[in-house]
Amino acid sequence: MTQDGRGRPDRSAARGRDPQQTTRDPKTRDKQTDPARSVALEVLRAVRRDDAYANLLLPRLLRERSLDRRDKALATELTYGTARCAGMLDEIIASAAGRPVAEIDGDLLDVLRLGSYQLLRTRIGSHAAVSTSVDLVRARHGMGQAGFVNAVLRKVSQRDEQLWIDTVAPSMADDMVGHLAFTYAHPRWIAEVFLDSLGSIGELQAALAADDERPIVHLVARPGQITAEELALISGGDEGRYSPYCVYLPEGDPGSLEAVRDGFAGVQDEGSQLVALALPRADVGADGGRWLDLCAGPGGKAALLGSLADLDGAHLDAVEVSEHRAALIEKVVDSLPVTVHVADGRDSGLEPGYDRVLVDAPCSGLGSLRRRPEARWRRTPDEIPALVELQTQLLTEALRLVRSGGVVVYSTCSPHPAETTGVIASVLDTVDGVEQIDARPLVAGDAVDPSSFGAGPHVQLWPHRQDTDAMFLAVLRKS
Ligand SMILES: C[S@@+](CC[C@H](N)C(=O)[O-])C[C@H]1O[C@@H](n2cnc3c(N)ncnc32)[C@H](O)[C@@H]1O
Repeated sequence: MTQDGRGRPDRSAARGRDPQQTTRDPKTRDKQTDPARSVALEVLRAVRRDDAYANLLLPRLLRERSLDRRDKALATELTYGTARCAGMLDEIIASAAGRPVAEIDGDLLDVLRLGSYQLLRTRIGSHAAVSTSVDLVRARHGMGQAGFVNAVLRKVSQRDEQLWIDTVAPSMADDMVGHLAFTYAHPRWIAEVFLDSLGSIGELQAALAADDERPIVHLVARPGQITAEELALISGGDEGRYSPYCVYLPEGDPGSLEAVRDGFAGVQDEGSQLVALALPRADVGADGGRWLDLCAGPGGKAALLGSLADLDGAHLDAVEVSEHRAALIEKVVDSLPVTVHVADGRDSGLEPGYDRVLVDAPCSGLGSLRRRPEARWRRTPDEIPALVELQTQLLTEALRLVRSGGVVVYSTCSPHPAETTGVIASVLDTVDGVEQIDARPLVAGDAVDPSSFGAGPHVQLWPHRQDTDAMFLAVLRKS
């Protein structure tokens, strides 16, 4: 995506169809609601009311409704864009409405968010953004509520995004982190976590800006089934920079690709591929072929590792505590040398002696906020201590299960220092006979210079550096 004059993303892709330009019969106009906006509103409502996941619900609705290609694109941009910056929009809406959003009816707030997003972050004309929002309310809630939405959105439309930032956000001089968090639509505590991990305000700005964008889809070409070159040709994508199995898919629905439907390829962020690849790349001496994925659901890394195990004559045990997620693993490892176990990884009952163990730990997910539009507004800092305790227990158990000379790869899709370097430091402190080895060459492979991944020994990926999710990985060897 290109950048506007202030270095923020130009969401021209969201320009979509301007309903003012369509030729609708004025007599039926009130009764019609725009299909793209109706779907977007339905998803936003389910996200707020039922804790739905936008990236699961929207594709389902798009499949069910017969929207044309342009409406699908518009619904997608409006849904994900609005969900991503909902907290920031709320502060602007509260200012325009002259009351906290908690005092606004939730159904109206959804429409106000959708309308404000169009006004502030797309090039949809103000008249269209306001009138389609009013239509959505009038159809369901009557004239009075429509009048309220009309008045608030007209106020929102009186300033552009930058002017609202100047009005509502803390100033850069008083509170740099608060200012950047608002500007790039992140809760302040998450901006603070990123700053703790990155160490500089300049990089924080770049990280938040990259995280405020919709990422392109990354595909994984399953080894032994299709090559990245073939997958790139079939899909019209480009081969990845770091993973030999990655293909970037700038546009199009991955679900429509035959290779994905047949299981030769899957959707997987390149950062996740690199984590999985570090496991077989680590030196363990003679590999007895016993590999373990201790937190395997829904199976993205298990599928990649299973394909590699198949080529290497190895076998993967995949442990997952949730039955539902274990069933998802079964689907993607079909016909691979993988055994799925529904068990708590802290007490799986599996025999020790593994050559390689992956602990892709349950975590806050702060590193994949780009791909989960509403997640940043749902997470809270008080979830972190319990996660850290679980992560520490799982890693300690992995070190019990690995054989002498074997390796454990610990990873999170979070850059939170407590969940990453904090867990590693505490385990190195409490478990004897463990050394941390340099993860950088294991991630770099032959593709790039390992020193491009920082000072080591762990690797912290970032959207603004590698254009991957912010995955963390550390590699431990048992002596
Ligand atoms: C970050 S996800 C793993 C993602 C997976 N490796 C992939 O690539 O698809 C963490 C998984 O650990 C599971 N989990 C949580 N607590 C667990 C436990 N005590 N033992 C085993 N798995 C657990 C969660 O249900 C979740 O599926």
